[in-house]
Amino acid sequence: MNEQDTWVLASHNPGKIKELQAMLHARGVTLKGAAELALDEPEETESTFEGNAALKAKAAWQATGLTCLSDDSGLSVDALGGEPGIYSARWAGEARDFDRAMARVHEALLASAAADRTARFVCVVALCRPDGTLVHYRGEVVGEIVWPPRGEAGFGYDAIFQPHGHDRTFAEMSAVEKRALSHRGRALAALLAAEFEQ
Ligand SMILES: O=c1nc[nH]c2c1ncn2[C@H]1C[C@H](O)[C@@H](COP(=O)(O)OP(=O)(O)OP(=O)(O)O)O1
Ligand SMILES: [Mg+2]
Repeated sequence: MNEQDTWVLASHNPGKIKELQAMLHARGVTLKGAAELALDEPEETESTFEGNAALKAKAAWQATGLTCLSDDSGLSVDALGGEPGIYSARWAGEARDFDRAMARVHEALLASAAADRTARFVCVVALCRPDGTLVHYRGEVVGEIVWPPRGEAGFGYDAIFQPHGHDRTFAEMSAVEKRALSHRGRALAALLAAEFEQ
């Protein structure tokens, strides 16, 4: 990788784009977001993070023929049987209202009467190369759901997720701290280590 490298990031989520661009900047890779390239947002019809990550990277590759990175991620709560999981964005509705989505997680936990607050963030990044070959890597971080939400940083469900071994939520951490612990940081580190370091 060198400074000439530009990849398409097949995502319409500004929070992800910011985090992934920060992680790849040091490697000399510039990302162009899907909105910047006026790419459509494909329907996420698969039933796994891997399937949806592959679908998004392939769709962007079909439209551009360039190296395309995608990220499919979500919050999986043990006491909710893994929900919202691949439906994490959809729980926030068309308006992408994560205050509502976080309250929904809290209410579902109350309704379940479970004491267990264990949850994990999962991220699968997929990379589709100009020749159409595709690889994907997964990262996870385990923690617990807290209520009420705490912190203003980050995006999505960050304010109710506290990683194990820490006393602050992702939304109370700096971008650098979150990146060192997060599902996304881990998935991208795995991709870079396997594909670009010998
Ligand atoms: O670090 C995170 N901190 C908080 N919440 C997070 C995180 N990572 C994923 N999440 C939640 C919110 C997001 O909306 C959903 C992913 O859903 P997902 O379909 O992969 O992404 P998306 O629809 O927002 O954007 P796109 O598909 O265009 O990449 O999971
Ligand atoms: Mg999505």
